[in-house]
Amino acid sequence: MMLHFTKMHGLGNDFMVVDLVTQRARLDSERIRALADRRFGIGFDQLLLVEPPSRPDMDFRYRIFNADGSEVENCGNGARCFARFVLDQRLTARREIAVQTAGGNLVLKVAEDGRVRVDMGAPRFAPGDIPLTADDERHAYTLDVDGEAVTMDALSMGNPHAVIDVDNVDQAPVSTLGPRIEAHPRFPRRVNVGFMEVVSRQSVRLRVFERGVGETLACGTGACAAVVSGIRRGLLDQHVDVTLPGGTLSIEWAGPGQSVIMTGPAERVFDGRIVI
Ligand SMILES: N[C@@H](CCC[C@H](N)C(=O)O)C(=O)O
Repeated sequence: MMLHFTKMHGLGNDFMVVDLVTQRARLDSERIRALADRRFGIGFDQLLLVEPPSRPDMDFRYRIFNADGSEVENCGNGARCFARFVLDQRLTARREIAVQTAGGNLVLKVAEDGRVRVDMGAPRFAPGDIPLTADDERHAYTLDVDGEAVTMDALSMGNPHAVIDVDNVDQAPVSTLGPRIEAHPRFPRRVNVGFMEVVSRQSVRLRVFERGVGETLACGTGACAAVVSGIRRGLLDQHVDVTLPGGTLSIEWAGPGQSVIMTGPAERVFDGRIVI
């Protein structure tokens, strides 16, 4: 069968977006891995599926799969692309869109200039919610990584994140430490690993080794997690610009129990169709 799709990106974190409101398809993890391949397939960091909601008070259901075929709970850059996609495809005329994800419900607002503002929900810190194996909740955990003691914060933005402070993000050990922490046994569902350089109280630089993908040019939930970690440790103010290799996101957080607000761009690259 022929499947229509759209290639999109948010700051270079790229997506294959498929409308399953007007089309039908079953994509298993083997098929997703093949489609994600940058040489033999279409190539993407995540696959986003747009589906009808299962609740009358929601506009859509939005499912997210990493390039390794694993289904995940949340994707910040994907949420912005999702919002642009459903408007561009005329699947809705609303500029404020309520969506169900595996990590909870989100509200997305598309501004006149095309930027998208997303209420990402409140971060969670309890080790069991991340999930992280730890006796109690802390701002700093020490992880034994092959005999090396690594200090990190950890929290959930619907999906799991570790945040490590570095002096210079350009020299951060993203490709060496990232995969070892991603698969560390203390994170039973694996983890996204962010390396954060604090530039000022309103500005950080960040690189993220994403679970199920590797280092990406940007990670929206990773940006939220880094800012939340910096704010709760007293390092950052309430509004922070996060500069990632692919560009800059604006993140706001008013403190525990409050939603994190992420604002940034979402770009359409091309439309295509593929026989599956
Ligand atoms: N790129 C995303 C995060 C995608 C999911 C992540 N790799 C995970 O496994 O949790 C973002 O922009 O947030």
